[in-house]
Amino acid sequence: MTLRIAITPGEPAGIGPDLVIKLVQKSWPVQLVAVVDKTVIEQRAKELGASITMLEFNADDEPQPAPPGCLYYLQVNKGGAVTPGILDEINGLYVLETLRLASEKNMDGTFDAVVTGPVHKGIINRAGISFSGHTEYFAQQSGTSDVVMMLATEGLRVALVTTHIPLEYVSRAVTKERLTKVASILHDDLKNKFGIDKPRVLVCGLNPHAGEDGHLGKEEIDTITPTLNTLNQQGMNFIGPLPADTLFQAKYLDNADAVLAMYHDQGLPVLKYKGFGNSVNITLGLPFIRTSVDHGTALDLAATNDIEVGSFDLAIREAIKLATEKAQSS
Ligand SMILES: NC(=O)C1=CN([C@@H]2O[C@H](COP(=O)(O)OP(=O)(O)OC[C@H]3O[C@@H](n4cnc5c(N)ncnc54)[C@H](O)[C@@H]3O)[C@@H](O)[C@H]2O)C=CC1
Ligand SMILES: NCC(=O)COP(=O)(O)O
Repeated sequence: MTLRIAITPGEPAGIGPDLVIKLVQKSWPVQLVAVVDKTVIEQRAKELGASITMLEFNADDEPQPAPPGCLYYLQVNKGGAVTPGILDEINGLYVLETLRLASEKNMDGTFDAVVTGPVHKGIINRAGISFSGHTEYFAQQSGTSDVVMMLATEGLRVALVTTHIPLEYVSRAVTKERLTKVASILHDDLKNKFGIDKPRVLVCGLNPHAGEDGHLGKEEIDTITPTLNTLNQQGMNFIGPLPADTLFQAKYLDNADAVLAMYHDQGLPVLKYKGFGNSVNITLGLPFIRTSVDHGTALDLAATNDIEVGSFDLAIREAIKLATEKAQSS
C-alpha cells in the first residue's frame, strides 16, 4: 500500500517552500501532499529558477507517488504574494490554517503522517493568535493532554519535560504528574515505535549539579527523584537526576537510549551542536505521526538556493519509517 504523507511547508516567507521544491526533485516511495497555497510554491520555484508541476490532490484517487519535479497539493488560500524574508501577519493566519487542515486530515485517516516545515511563532502571535509551537498546537487540535517533544540525531535522542514556556515558569511546570506522563510516553514510544526492548533513559536535574544535595535547589529531592523511583519500581529504567552539564558525554550516553531534559534550552543546544541539519523533531504521544525539521524559518536564506535540505529530508524519511511500521503492525 502506498502511504500518503502531508507536508506543511510552514512560514511562506522562510525557507519552507524552498525545501519542499528541492526535495521533490527526487522520487519518493510515498505520495507527498503539500497542504499549501499552490501559488506560494509556484512563485518560490520561479524565484529559485526551479521547475515544479503542481498536481491537485484528490483523496478519492488511489495514492501514488508523484514523478520527480511534481508535487501534489491540498489548497489553502493565502491571498497576496509573499516577499521572501519579510514576515506578514496574513501569513500567520494562513500557516495556522495549513496546520489545522493537516491535523484534521491526519485524524480522519486521509494521511498517514504529517511532516512540518518551520513556522515563525512570533508572527502567528502578532496575528492575534496565541501559539507556542506545533507540538502544543497539534496536542490541542487532537484533544491530547500530554505530548512529548523529542529530537533525534545519529547517536543521541533528547526529549523534553517542558517545551515552549518562559524560563521563569519551568520549575512550577516540572510536577510529579507532568514528569510521570512524559517519562511514561517516552518509555512506551521508545519501546513500541523505536523497537528498544528495555529503554534506558538518562534524566537531567533541573538545578546546577542536580541541586547539589538540596543546596542549589530542591526540585530534585522533592519531585524528580521520588517520581523516577516510582517509575523504576514499575519496571522502567530512568537514571538520574544527573547534572545536565556532565551527562552529555560518551561515558554516559554510550549506554543510554535517550536523555530526558527538563526544559528546551537544557537539552536542545547539545542535540543541535551534535547534529544541526541532520536531526529530526518527533512528537510522541499524538494520535497521529508528526515529524519536523530541527531548524527555524531562516528568513535570511529564503529564495537564495543556499540552504541545507538534510533535516527536512530526514523528517520525511522518519515519517515514512514510522508510518510503515504502524501500517504493518495494524
Ligand atoms: N520547527 C519549527 O517550526 C521551528 C521554528 N523556529 C522558528 O524559526 C524562527 C527563527 O529562528 P532562529 O532561532 O533564527 O533559527 P533558524 O534555524 O531559523 O536560523 C538559525 C541559523 O541557521 C541557519 N539555517 C537554519 N536552517 C537552515 C537550513 N536549512 N540551511 C542552511 N542554514 C540554515 C539560518 O540561516 C540562521 O543563520 C523563530 O521564529 C522560531 O520560532 C525555530 C525552530 C524550529
Ligand atoms: N526548537 C524546536 C522547536 O521549537 C520546534 O517546536 P515545534 O514547532 O515543533 O513545537
